[in-house]
Amino acid sequence: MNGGAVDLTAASTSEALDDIVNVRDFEAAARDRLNRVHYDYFASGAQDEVTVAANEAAFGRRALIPRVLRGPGAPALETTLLGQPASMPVLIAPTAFHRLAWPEAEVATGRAAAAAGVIMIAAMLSTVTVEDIAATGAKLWLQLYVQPDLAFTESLVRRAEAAGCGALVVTVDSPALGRNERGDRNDFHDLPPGMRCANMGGDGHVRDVVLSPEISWRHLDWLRRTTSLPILLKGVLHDADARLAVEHGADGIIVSNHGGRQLDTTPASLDRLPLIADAVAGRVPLLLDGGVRRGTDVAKALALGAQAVAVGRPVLWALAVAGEAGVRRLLELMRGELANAVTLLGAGAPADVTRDQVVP
Ligand SMILES: Cc1cc2nc3c(=O)[nH]c(=O)nc-3n(C[C@H](O)[C@H](O)[C@H](O)COP(=O)(O)O)c2cc1C
Ligand SMILES: CCCCCCC(=O)C(=O)O
Repeated sequence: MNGGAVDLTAASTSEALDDIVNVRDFEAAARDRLNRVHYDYFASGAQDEVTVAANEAAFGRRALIPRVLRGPGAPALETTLLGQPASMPVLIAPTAFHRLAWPEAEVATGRAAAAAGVIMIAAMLSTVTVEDIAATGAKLWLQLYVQPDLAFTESLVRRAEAAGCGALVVTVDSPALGRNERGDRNDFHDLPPGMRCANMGGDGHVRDVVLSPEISWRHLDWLRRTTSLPILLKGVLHDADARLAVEHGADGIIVSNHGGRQLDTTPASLDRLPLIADAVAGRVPLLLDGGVRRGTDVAKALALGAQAVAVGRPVLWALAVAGEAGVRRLLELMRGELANAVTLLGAGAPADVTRDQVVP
């Protein structure tokens, strides 16, 4: 196992933010500030990282066509997802181990989400308990890897309910862990001393988490009977699975390939979105993650059938650069970019951008 503390001595956090105007700047600054092993954990994907590259490239391969002279006025970015209001259709994707990026970890992320009015999907493998993240006042959903020990899984569900989480996000693309070769080279397979998977009980070792190939639709049926919280399935790429998700009572679907960290050479999430949107036909909300770096990316995803997107690595870069202030700045940059894109597209709201405005 490798690891060390985040280097906070290079510059004050406000100085660190001075030169940052987009997500790329955050990534470059985070790369400078993070321990290299931890940077690799955040940045890496499975094997040849073909899917990591594909996710961003898919946005680059699509062009936007503006409509003109519609006079829609200033764009309204607010949205409602599963009955819950959010200030924009951009969520924080669940990512594990925020303490590797910043000492206040998921509490800093939660405070930034609360300030920005965006929904944060906390990872089951957070380094702060779901109760402590909820105490930040963030609009919170909890991501779950269903553990074969259903009594344990149910206890987490009850904790999420008691903490006021608005939904459960069940990750379904992980019947095993993807083969991460940067992690193998760095011998990074558990958290450094002093950090733990805070929701997991015991010592909170990563090795005690089970990613089970036996998890099936029966487990979703069980979860559906166990809680009245909305349930989203995260990691759906096949249109047949999207239909099954709806039949089994899922309240939402996140089209995702886990940021290219599970099965390498899957298509970009964006490339699967139109097919899945057609299969679901508006019966449940669709979200998308993977490679969203710009306001124009958000606009493309919404035009192709998503109600909202989630961002993973950009939040980790911003957290590593300046903690809560960094994530606040990131969310404000994305909000500004989205507002600008929607206006230039001739729309009054992100949802008003239409499919014909996105072309190869
Ligand atoms: C460092 C890291 C840790 C992640 N941890 C989780 C996790 O614990 N649970 C999960 O469902 N997805 C996890 N993901 C996947 C994200 O939720 C999301 O699908 C992905 O990051 C989106 O792609 P992007 O990073 O290009 O925005 C993780 C991603 C990264 C980069
Ligand atoms: C054995 C569980 C490790 C999961 C790590 C968290 C995750 O999903 C990731 O992409 O990293």
